[in-house]
Formats: sequence, C-alpha cells, structure tokens
Amino acid sequence: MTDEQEKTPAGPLRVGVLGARGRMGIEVCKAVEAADGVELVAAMDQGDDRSAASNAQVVVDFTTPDVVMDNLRWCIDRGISAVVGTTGFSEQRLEQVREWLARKPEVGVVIAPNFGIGAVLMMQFAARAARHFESVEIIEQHHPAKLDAPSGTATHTARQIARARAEAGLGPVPDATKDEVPGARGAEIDGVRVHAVRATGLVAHQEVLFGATGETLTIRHDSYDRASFMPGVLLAVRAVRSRPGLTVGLDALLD
Ligand SMILES: NC(=O)c1ccc[n+]([C@@H]2O[C@H](COP(=O)([O-])OP(=O)(O)OC[C@H]3O[C@@H](n4cnc5c(N)ncnc54)[C@H](O)[C@@H]3O)[C@@H](O)[C@H]2O)c1
Ligand SMILES: O=C(O)C1=N[C@H](C(=O)O)CCC1
Repeated sequence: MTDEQEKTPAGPLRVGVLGARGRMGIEVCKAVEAADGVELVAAMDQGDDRSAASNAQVVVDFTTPDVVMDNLRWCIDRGISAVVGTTGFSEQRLEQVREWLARKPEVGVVIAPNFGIGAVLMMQFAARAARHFESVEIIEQHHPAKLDAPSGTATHTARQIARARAEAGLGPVPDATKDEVPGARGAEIDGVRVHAVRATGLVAHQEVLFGATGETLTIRHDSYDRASFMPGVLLAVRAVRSRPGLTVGLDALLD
C-alpha cells in the first residue's frame, strides 16, 4: 500500500479474489459486489497477472490445493491479509503459513475448510458428541467436479473428533471387518473412517454417524447452493485484518 492510500480516510475495504472464474470465485465476486463496506478491486484467475491484486487489503482465495500456498506467500509478503477457502491444508502447510506470518505480524490469514455457518455448527456438534459414542464414521458427499477427496471439511471433522475421543480416553473405534476389496471401509484419518461420495446433483453434504449400544446419532449438514458459503466468507473478509496471525476455521469468528 502506498503512503497516500494509508493516509486516505477509511473507504470501503478493498478485496481481491483469486480463482475468480471458478465455481466459488464467481459467487464470491458477486457477494463482495453486493455487500456494504467492501469493494471488489481485482478478480483474478489462472494466467492473469496477480499483481493487479496488489492494491487489495484482503485477498480471498478459492483456487486449487497446488497453487494456494504460492498465492498465500505472495499475499503475506505484500502485507495483504487473506481469507482462504481452498482445501488441502495439512498440519505442515498450516505450520508453514505460521512461519511466514511470524515475519509479518500485522497480517491476518483465515483458512476455513467450510464457510457454511451450518457446516461449522455441524462440526462443533460432532466434536461435542464424539466423547459419548464408541463408534463414529464420516460420510461426505460432493459434486463430481471436486478435485480432492476426502473433503477438507471431512478431514477437519475427523481431526476434531479424534481429539475429543483422545481427551475422553476413548480407545480405537471397534471394527472387526477385514477389507475384502481395498477401500471398502473408506479412508482413515486419525482413526476415524471417512467415506467420500461423488454424484451429479450434489453440492456439499456431510453426515457424521455415531453409534453406542442400542442407539445411533446422525448429524447432517447440506449445502444445496454455493450462496450458503457467502455469509461466512464475508464475515471472514470483514474480520481478518483485526485478527493478526493464523485463524483456522470460522469458530472463533462466530463466538
Ligand atoms: N471452504 C469452503 O467453504 C469451500 C467451499 C467450496 C469449495 N471449497 C474449495 O475451494 C476450492 C475451489 O473450489 P471450486 O469449486 O470453486 O473450484 P473451481 O475448479 O471451480 O475453481 C478454481 C479456480 O481457480 C483457478 N485457478 C487455478 N490456479 C490459479 C492461480 N494460480 N491463480 C488464480 N486462479 C487459479 C481455476 O482456473 C479455477 O477457475 C477447492 O479447493 C474446494 O475444495 C471450499
Ligand atoms: O465444492 C467443494 O469442493 C467444497 N469443498 C470444501 C471441502 O472440501 O470441504 C467445502 C465444501 C465444498
């Protein structure tokens, strides 16, 4: 930002979008253009010159797991805060982002596997239920153009459930089954089975199935339209500059 811009009285928050021609990016550009107090200053996609977003105060990234780290580094180096919905964040990647941010203490980054308010609550409810049930499995369902599996939401949910189980002193989930066909029992994340379904007509859906003697509990969330993610994205866009450092998930912003 130039000294001149720094001195200018607060105008609308300048927002850039990376992945602007993608399914989510299109929706984010529309939401930013329609929202009060924010202004879309750059809408960039693959092949565009990213420097057009240098003037942004906040960049929103909905791109792909293979380019998102490079985009984040670029933003942090320039002192631009970022709101990231792109998936594929391992613990190592989060640690790398924290390292970059340590050199730019004024910059905020929010990385959320799911910006749907209902999805955030579904993950919280699942983490709360986890200590009371010996069995748990996650079934995530998405549109078939999704590049990654399992979803970021399912991975995050599994990690939170595993943490809650460990704190409650629960052992492994009981399971005597031997896979006759590899993959029949799904993937395993921190001891929690995760099943990924892909079908035309779906957007983003997840069930968490808990079991104990004589009862089951199913916690389910459905996004039928990408508009469902926009209140969460705008919440993060407005909050990120007042939250220096890394925030993972929307939980802290909803409290
Ligand atoms: N956190 C959430 O709430 C949430 C919700 C939906 C999707 N997602 C995730 O967001 C990501 C995008 O999802 P989508 O359905 O919009 O995918 P998409 O494939 O429709 O869009 C990705 C866009 O990024 C663009 N792109 C690729 N490389 C780029 C680069 N270097 N710079 C700028 N743009 C680049 C692509 O051309 C494409 O237009 C995925 O990782 C998905 O899992 C997260
Ligand atoms: O459409 C997608 O891709 C989605 N990805 C996120 C995930 O991986 O959890 C969130 C829901 C939509």
